[in-house]
Amino acid sequence: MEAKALLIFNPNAGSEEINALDLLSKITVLISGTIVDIYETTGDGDQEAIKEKLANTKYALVVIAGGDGTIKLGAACVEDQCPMAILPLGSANGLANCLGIKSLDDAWDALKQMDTLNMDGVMVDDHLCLHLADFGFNANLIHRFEEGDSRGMIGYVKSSLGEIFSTNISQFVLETDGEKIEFEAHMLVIANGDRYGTGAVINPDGDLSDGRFEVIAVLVEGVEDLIQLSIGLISGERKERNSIRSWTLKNCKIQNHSGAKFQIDGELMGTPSEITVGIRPGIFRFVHKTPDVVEKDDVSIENSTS
Ligand SMILES: Nc1ncnc2c1ncn2[C@@H]1O[C@H](COP(=O)(O)OP(=O)(O)OP(=O)(O)O)[C@@H](O)[C@H]1O
Repeated sequence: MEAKALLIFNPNAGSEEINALDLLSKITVLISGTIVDIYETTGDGDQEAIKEKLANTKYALVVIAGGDGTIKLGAACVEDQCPMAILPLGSANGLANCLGIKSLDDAWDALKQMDTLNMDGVMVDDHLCLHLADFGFNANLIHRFEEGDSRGMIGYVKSSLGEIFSTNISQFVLETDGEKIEFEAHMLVIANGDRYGTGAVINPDGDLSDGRFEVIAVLVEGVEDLIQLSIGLISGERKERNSIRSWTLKNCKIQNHSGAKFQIDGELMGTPSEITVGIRPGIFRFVHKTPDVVEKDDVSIENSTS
């Protein structure tokens, strides 16, 4: 019997004109012997509709074509460790980047390779975080970005220059294993993945499948800190400095004493005064692109490994 795959397609993601039927034919060519159903999102009632589709049909693979919001929608619907593959169509594509998928070509390579990763989910109170959440600088940036009319990377970079000079220092308390650590930071990041969708590596120790997350506090006190931070974000290498502190944890509480803005995976969450963070190890199975891609001619969904 032929295996079935579901393609979840967000026609509104990103700015490029991409057609669901073109994606479908490419998937069918890459994964032999597969019937692909399409679900096109509308922005209204998608979660219920996708859950119903998944309950009625046994899919061997769910391919999610969109930005971080669409990936999160798909991940919230898929159960039973059904593998998910990302076609990055969004403006930033944070989780795809963490999975080694920086472009649509990478996504096709990953689908050919069909290697899967048992990925952790980070729970922030009742909210799922797939790759990064943060207080302060980046959340402000997203806020500014949503208020403006610019989309895409150029708008993001333009906004970030202004934001660097206007983010206030906030007071935080990190509580873990009975220890309370008080500190000041421009940005406090909760990281499952290692990088933002822009490619900036905020968490060089990040491993999506290690059963842990990192908390990273960034305090930029002068030009030298800013230069070193920028070099680290670009190169992915970090020298020990007072401006960046990092903890690898399984759970913690964070108090946000200055009312810094908070975001999870690009979605603004207001200014919570306290959050509780925990990890759910290996709850998702995502197709990723490993550096040593081995070309395979004829791949079927059953070839996938974890
Ligand atoms: N058919 C549609 N028309 C309008 N909006 C839609 C439609 N389908 C989904 N959406 C909206 O798209 C948003 C999710 O977009 P997504 O995050 O995937 O892409 P993006 O914003 O381009 O990418 P990124 O998060 O990488 O910036 C949700 O707010 C959802 O409501």
